[in-house]
Amino acid sequence: MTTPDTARHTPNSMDGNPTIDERANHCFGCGPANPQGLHLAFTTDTSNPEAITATCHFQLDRMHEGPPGYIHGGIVAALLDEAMSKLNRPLNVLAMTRHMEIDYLRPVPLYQPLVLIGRHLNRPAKDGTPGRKLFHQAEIQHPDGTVLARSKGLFIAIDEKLLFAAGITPPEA
Ligand SMILES: CCCCCCCCCCCCCC(=O)SCCNC(=O)CCNC(=O)[C@H](O)C(C)(C)COP(=O)(O)OP(=O)(O)OC[C@H]1O[C@@H](n2cnc3c(N)ncnc32)[C@H](O)[C@@H]1OP(=O)(O)O
Repeated sequence: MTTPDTARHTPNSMDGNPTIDERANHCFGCGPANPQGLHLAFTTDTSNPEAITATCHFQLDRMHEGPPGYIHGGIVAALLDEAMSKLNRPLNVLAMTRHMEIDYLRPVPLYQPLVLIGRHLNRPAKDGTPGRKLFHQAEIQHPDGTVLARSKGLFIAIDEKLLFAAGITPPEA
């Protein structure tokens, strides 16, 4: 006999009604409380609402090695996904990655300061209101500006009902 898996997949310490920010504390990409995480810290620039950006300066070591001396391709994807996802909050939306594509243009080196930049592209309106699809892009750059990897992503705004079903309290507006 099989039993449905109805667990919330969260540790007991998250019992209660954690906000999305409390949950995000353990995010592999940016959560300060995740000892194995990447601890990425972004600065967002919203001065041009049509072209919001999120920028992070980072450097990784052998923990994240793929090809000798270079960052693992899955970690490159995680970096790009994280940079794109950081554009959602400044746009006042909680959203999840639905689709992303990556160009691995050059191997991405370990032990070197690199730049990760996410850029909001557009959010097509539906029936005169902002739609639930958000299109972003991201790049990993060498400090001299050479683009090492590039992504495009589709994010879908999450309905608050889904958040409540997952036991998450949305942030205050
Ligand atoms: C519940 C959990 C709560 C978590 C809170 C999150 C907070 C933030 C956390 C931070 C996270 C950081 C980031 C992370 O790492 S998030 C982690 C990785 N992502 C996920 O785990 C998401 C898993 N996916 C889902 O849960 C669902 O698919 C969601 C909820 C996203 C949408 O499911 P839903 O059933 O609602 O929609 P849909 O799947 O029918 O598709 C939606 C639309 O997209 C169109 N489409 C599809 N492909 C393409 C394409 N290639 N080009 C153009 N369009 C494309 C498609 O035709 C459709 O359009 P339309 O027919 O409606 O017009």
